[in-house]
This record gives sequence, structure tokens and C-alpha cells, in this order.
Amino acid sequence: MTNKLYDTSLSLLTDLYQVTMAYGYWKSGTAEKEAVFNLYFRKNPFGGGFTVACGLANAIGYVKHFGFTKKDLRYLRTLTGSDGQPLFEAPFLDYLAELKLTVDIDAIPEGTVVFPNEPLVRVRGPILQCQLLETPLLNLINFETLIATKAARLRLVAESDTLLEFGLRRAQGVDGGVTASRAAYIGGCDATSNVLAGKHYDIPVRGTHAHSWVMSFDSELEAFETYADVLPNNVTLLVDTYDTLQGVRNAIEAGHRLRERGYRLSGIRLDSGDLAYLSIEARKLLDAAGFTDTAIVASNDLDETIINSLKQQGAKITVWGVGTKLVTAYDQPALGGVYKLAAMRDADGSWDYKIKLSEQAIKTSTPGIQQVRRYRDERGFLADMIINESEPLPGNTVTMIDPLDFTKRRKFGPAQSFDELLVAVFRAGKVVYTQPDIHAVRARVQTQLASLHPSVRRFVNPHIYPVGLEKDLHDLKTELILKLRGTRDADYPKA
Ligand SMILES: Nc1ncnc2c1ncn2[C@@H]1O[C@H](COP(=O)(O)OP(=O)(O)OP(=O)(O)O)[C@@H](O)[C@H]1O
Ligand SMILES: O=P(O)(O)OC[C@H]1O[C@H](OP(=O)(O)OP(=O)(O)O)[C@H](O)[C@@H]1O
Ligand SMILES: O=C(O)c1cccnc1
Repeated sequence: MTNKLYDTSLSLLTDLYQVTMAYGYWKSGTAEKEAVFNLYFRKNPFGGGFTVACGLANAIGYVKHFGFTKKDLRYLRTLTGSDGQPLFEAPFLDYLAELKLTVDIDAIPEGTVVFPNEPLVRVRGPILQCQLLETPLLNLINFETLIATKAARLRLVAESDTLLEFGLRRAQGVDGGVTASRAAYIGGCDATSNVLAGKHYDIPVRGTHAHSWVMSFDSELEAFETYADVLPNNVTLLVDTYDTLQGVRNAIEAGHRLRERGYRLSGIRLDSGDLAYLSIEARKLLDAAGFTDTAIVASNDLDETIINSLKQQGAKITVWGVGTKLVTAYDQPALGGVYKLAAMRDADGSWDYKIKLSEQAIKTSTPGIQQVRRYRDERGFLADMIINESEPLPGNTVTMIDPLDFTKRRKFGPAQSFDELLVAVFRAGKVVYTQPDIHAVRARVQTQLASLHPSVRRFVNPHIYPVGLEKDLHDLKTELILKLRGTRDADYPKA
């Protein structure tokens, strides 16, 4: 179910600085040094309280097919520096020609709800290889995670209504369209209008017709009757080309003829005007004519806020077509996922933990070979604790510390149930993970959302789901910060 686009090597789908750093590691003899990087984001998108992990399937496809082709290397050979001389020596390009990834990758499965600062993907292996994967992994995970989260928000407001993704025409290019359709389906859409995405990803495809169909006939009624004649088993008529309520009457007339032929008028679509008022009036007309099972579809720059408002206004819409604002993540066009070095193996075999300092505490990275423990009870998820997998935990009872306020702590005893979220995906460069099919991933999103407290799911000032660091990891991070800042203050409040 991965995009066929990734079935060929896309090793040059990276930033130049990854290749120049790779050259630097190779040239300075550190290419094989073992490193660990974590991919995470710092803020839930759309001002929400949760995020839906997505994009792993395509990331697996990318890593699986990684390798520099002769053509890639021929291109790299042409690159020059400021003195006009080649950037890369020939032996480095020979090294890339032979390069086979040997990394271990652990990741949180697609469809899992995730929160800021949790590693969604952890890459461990020779630093040169980890470095080359930074940009493509961020590209693949950031976008699909963003769109799946947007779709999950739409699903929450649409409740049991049908949600159709109509975004291809407004999407950010070809892959932006195809990949958005996949993530939108996983997040909770029921179908897409995007036929290529349907074929690639086994997503149901659905659709109505455009204004051009109506405009190409002398009358709207003739357009509707012809459409019903040629596609009697797929009749949802767009009624707003000239006068919406007159359009509904014409649809009803076409619907009567359809009925006589043993078919049904599946729906009408509203695409302009006051969708609450028009849907209520259309519903009355349809019901009075006996078309009680004809659905009212609405489209026109919809998003979760407008759908929510329309529902509160009593709109009689049960099918929502959402395009632009879904596939472009209109109100937040990027997820700010980052990929940070968290540890390097020393010559003596021990880990040298790494952090990136920042003036803002939230932006200081966390060291360690991170795993996420999600504590839960029978009602749902309680809290997520990031642990350092490479160090033994202090005992049966573990303490979780809020990374932004070390006085906020929580203890979890041995009886408390938890799941470890990151699972093995690659070992020594080989896939060891069985990707669930897209429908199972989509279903997972809904069970995960149901395990979140409603206060975390709400859109306005959502409750912040607790994510903390295990105490030893917190202490390690504090010590590294102090060391890097050159502070040796014994009085510094140690957790
Ligand atoms: N009752 C309503 N409450 C809140 N928002 C609505 C309601 N009805 C429609 N909308 C939304 O308001 C916006 C209206 O868009 P716009 O100004 O383009 O008007 P329009 O009716 O589509 O006009 P046009 O005929 O030019 O397409 C759309 O995003 C639409 O989804
Ligand atoms: O509004 P969105 O959420 O992006 O949903 C997709 C839009 O694309 C179509 O409009 P368009 O004017 O392109 O073509 P049409 O003639 O089929 O309406 C459709 O009617 C929707 O309004
Ligand atoms: O099928 C539809 O109604 C449709 C498809 C794409 C964009 N807008 C509407």
C-alpha cells in the first residue's frame, strides 16, 4: 500500500547539506560511528490537544529502496564549490555507490495518537546513514501526520456523517495530492474523489458532478435527467448552478423518473449560499416529495469550524465534501517535526548523550535512546512517559517529571498497565515490521481517539495530555544542560 513513487531510489530527495555532512563524516573517518536520532514535533497542530501519527508506510518504502544509482552519482559528480572545483572526491562517490543501509529504525505505528516531544521515529546506526535519512523522513512523516490530524478533527465534528475528501485540485502538487488523500482517509475520511489515490492505496472513491455538466445543457432539468439516465446507480445532483431551491425541485423531478426505472436519487449537493438555510429548505422539499432517504451533500470551503457551526445551526447535511482546507492544512500548513541527535557511541562502548540547547526550555532536545511508555487504565490513556531504553530503570516504581516544571511529578507502580509505543521497523537495514492495511490503520485512529479524555479532544483550549520524562532521564538532561552551560552550581534544584 505504499506509493509507487517510492519504489525507485529517491536518495537525492534530501537537502544538499545532508550530503555534504555525509562527505564530512566519511572524510574525517567518523562515518561509521554509531548514532541515535529522534524525530519528534514540539506542538500539536491546529491549536489542538492531539496529533495522529502517519506516514510510516511511505517512510518504510523510502528506506527500503534507498541507494544511489549511477545517474544519481553522475549528478553529484557535477556539483562544485565556491572555487568551481568538485564538491565531492571520486572515492566518496564510490563509497555511496556501494552504500547499503544498515540502520535500526523503531517507530510509533501509524494511526496512533501522539503528543509533543515524543519520538515518532528513532534511527540508530552509522551516523552518515542516519544523517542521510533526516530530510526524507521529516518530509514523509510531517506531511501525512499533519493531514491525518486534520482529517481526525473533521471526523470528530462530522460524527457519524459521511466525510468525503475532494482536495486534489487544490493540493500542493501531484504527491501532495495523492499522499494527502491517503492521510485524509487514515484520519477518518470515508472516501476520496482522487482516483489515483484510490488505486494506489485501496481507498474508496466517490463523487458527484460539476457545474460544467449542468452548464453544458440548455436546461438544468435536462442535465439532471441525462445524468440520471447514463449513471442511474450514482446519482447525486449538484443543485446550485442557477437557483438552489429550483435546482432541488428539478432534482426531485429527475428523481421521480429514476424511481420509475427502479433506481434512487442518492443525493443532492449544495456548493454555495447559506448551507444551513438551504439544507433545511431542501430537506423539506425532498421529504414532502417522498425522497426521505436522499442525502444532502455540502461542499464549499468547509473545515471543522464551519461544519461544527452548521451542525449547531441545525443544517440537514449528512455528507460533507472537504477539499482545500483539508489537503493543504489551510490553517497550519506545516507540522514542525524535527530530527535531533540524541546519543553517540564512545570508543569504550558507552553512550555519549547529546542535547541541543535552546533559550526556550521547550526547544532543548532530550538525550537518550528513547522509548515511550503509555500508561492506561480501563477508561483510557493516562499519561506518556519517555524513558531512556539503554539505562536500567531505577526500580519497580518509576517517577515521571514534567519537563517544563520539575516540581510536577507522578509515580507509576508495577501494577500500572502500559504499552511501549515504538516498535521495531528495521533491523540492520532490513524491514522487520508488518505494516497493517490502510483500513486497519484508519480504524486504529478511531479507537485511539476514543481512549483520549474528551477534554484532550476538544478544540477550544484543550487539556494538555501529560507527557513527562522518567526521572533518571530528566536528571541526565538537566546535567547535560548544566555542563554545556558551564554551570557547576551544586545548589541547582536537582530533581
Ligand atoms: N450557515 C453558514 N454558517 C457558517 N458558514 C457558512 C454557512 N453557509 C455557508 N458557509 C460557509 O461560508 C463560506 C461562504 O463562501 P463564499 O463567500 O465563497 O460564498 P458562496 O456562497 O460560496 O458564494 P459563491 O456563489 O461566490 O460561490 C463558505 O466557506 C461556506 O462553507
Ligand atoms: O471547496 P473545497 O473544500 O475545496 O472542495 C472542493 C471544491 O471543488 C469544487 O469546486 P470548483 O469550483 O473547483 O468546481 P465545481 O464546478 O465542480 O464546483 C467543488 O464544488 C468544491 O466546492
Ligand atoms: O465529486 C465531487 O462532487 C467533487 C470532486 C472534486 C471536487 N469537488 C467536488
